[in-house]
Amino acid sequence: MSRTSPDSPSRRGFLRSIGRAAAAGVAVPMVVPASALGRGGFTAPSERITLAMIGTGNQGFNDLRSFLRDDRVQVVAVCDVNREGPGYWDGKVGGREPAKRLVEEHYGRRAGSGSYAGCASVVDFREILGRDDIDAVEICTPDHWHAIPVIEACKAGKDIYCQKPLSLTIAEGRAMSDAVKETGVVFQTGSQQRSDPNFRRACELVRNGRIGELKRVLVGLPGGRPNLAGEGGDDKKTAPVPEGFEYDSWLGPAPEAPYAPARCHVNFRWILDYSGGQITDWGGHHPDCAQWGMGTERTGPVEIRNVAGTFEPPDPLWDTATAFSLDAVYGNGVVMNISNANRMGVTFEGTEGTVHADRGRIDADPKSLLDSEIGPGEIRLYASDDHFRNFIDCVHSRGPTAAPVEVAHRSITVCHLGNIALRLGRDRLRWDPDAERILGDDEAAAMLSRPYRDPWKLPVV
Ligand SMILES: NC(=O)C1=CN([C@@H]2O[C@H](COP(=O)(O)OP(=O)(O)OC[C@H]3O[C@@H](n4cnc5c(N)ncnc54)[C@H](OP(=O)(O)O)[C@@H]3O)[C@@H](O)[C@H]2O)C=CC1
Ligand SMILES: O=C1CO[C@H](CO)[C@@H](O)[C@@H]1O
Repeated sequence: MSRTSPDSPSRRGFLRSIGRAAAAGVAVPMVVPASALGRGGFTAPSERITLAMIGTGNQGFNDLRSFLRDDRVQVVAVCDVNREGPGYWDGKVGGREPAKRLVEEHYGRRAGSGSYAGCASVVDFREILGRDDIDAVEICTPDHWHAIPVIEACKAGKDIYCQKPLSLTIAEGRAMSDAVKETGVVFQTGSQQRSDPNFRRACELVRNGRIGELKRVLVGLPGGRPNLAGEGGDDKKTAPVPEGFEYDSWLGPAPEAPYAPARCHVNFRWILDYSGGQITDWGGHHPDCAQWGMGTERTGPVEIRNVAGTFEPPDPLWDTATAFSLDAVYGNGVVMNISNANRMGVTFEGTEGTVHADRGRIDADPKSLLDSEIGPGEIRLYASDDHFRNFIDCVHSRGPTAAPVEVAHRSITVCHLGNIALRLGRDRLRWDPDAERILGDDEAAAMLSRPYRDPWKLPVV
């Protein structure tokens, strides 16, 4: 096979054929030959993974910097419905033009010339997906804008890094997971705690019985609806749409609604039309790690019970729960309690001890548990110490990532169920994790999906 450029059908076809083979259950080599990818540890520009960022707001900028640090990646396009403006996390400027500048300045510095012009900037993500010279995309849009681009990206054969929480509804998550499986693309969820050694260590201790029999898992999330956007970001009055902002495209599949600053940018999290509040915003992190330690990553609870919470204070726009507690009960009797009143992070309680993990921290009782070594023949969990590099490693190897789509779907399902119960004022919901159906409650079952605003539809692979 000849050495190829990033848009070469042979190189892309080679990577994809491995993916399709893996999806079909065919054994594939985990190492891509140097002839397909480059040599000698240095990735020639023509052989880098070409990547586009869709959604260049708060996290889009953070993630863009992470990909720019990886010499195996070439960022070739950015996409956002806003040209440029403030209000992304404490007043920071975001949008596609500053993102394009960030990319071009980075490559200009690296080239030594100080200037570079090779990053496209577009409004419509479909333009990115239609480009045959793009290998991978990150989808870093608000939660109501994850499912459609992910499934379209699958159809276009792009490898995908999609931010957490995976979905806005359980039906979306199921469709996304099926689309990834069907097309064989590589998928990483932006649940970077899966690449945090503290969480991995805590989960390995639990999985290997170091705390005895696991009884209860306490998941602590933040409460409230803080203004994350900075000055003016909590302004809920209807206002003219800022120049350069394609507001109708921002709404996309969500219901028609008048523009107000507090609706968009990072504060979309506090509006149920676009997100699920703290429960889902953090649902892709701590409840996900709880399922990792519990070994229930590809299934789910059989019941949501003892649901309590409040949507106070009433607000004309921000309508997500501000305080909450719910028990997710699993078939083996283990209970996962998710509450803003719990200690932030994940606490596993067993018959012989507890283990707690949070960002940058692990703790245990007794403390001696922390010295326990995992021996040969014991359970070792997927080891990644860098979530972004892990994604690119897997784009090369076509192997599974640290945070696969099905696993993300299953953890956010617990949070979606909790939100459904809270919104309907139900004390309990019965759930069939195999059929993914709510049992005996038609009103709750109707909330497994939501209608889309015309002309948007959940794509079919
Ligand atoms: N893993 C982690 O630790 C974190 C993950 N996240 C996740 O990242 C995602 C984005 O959150 P965040 O960056 O905070 O939010 P932002 O609102 O700051 O960023 C989202 C960006 O997507 C843009 N956008 C909206 N619709 C489209 C579209 N159809 N096509 C292209 N761009 C679009 C927004 O436009 P506009 O400019 O109009 O707002 C905005 O610039 C969320 O799902 C969030 O949960 C966020 C923080 C941390
Ligand atoms: O990790 C995180 C930090 O806080 C953000 C705002 O609530 C979350 O969106 C994010 O997932």
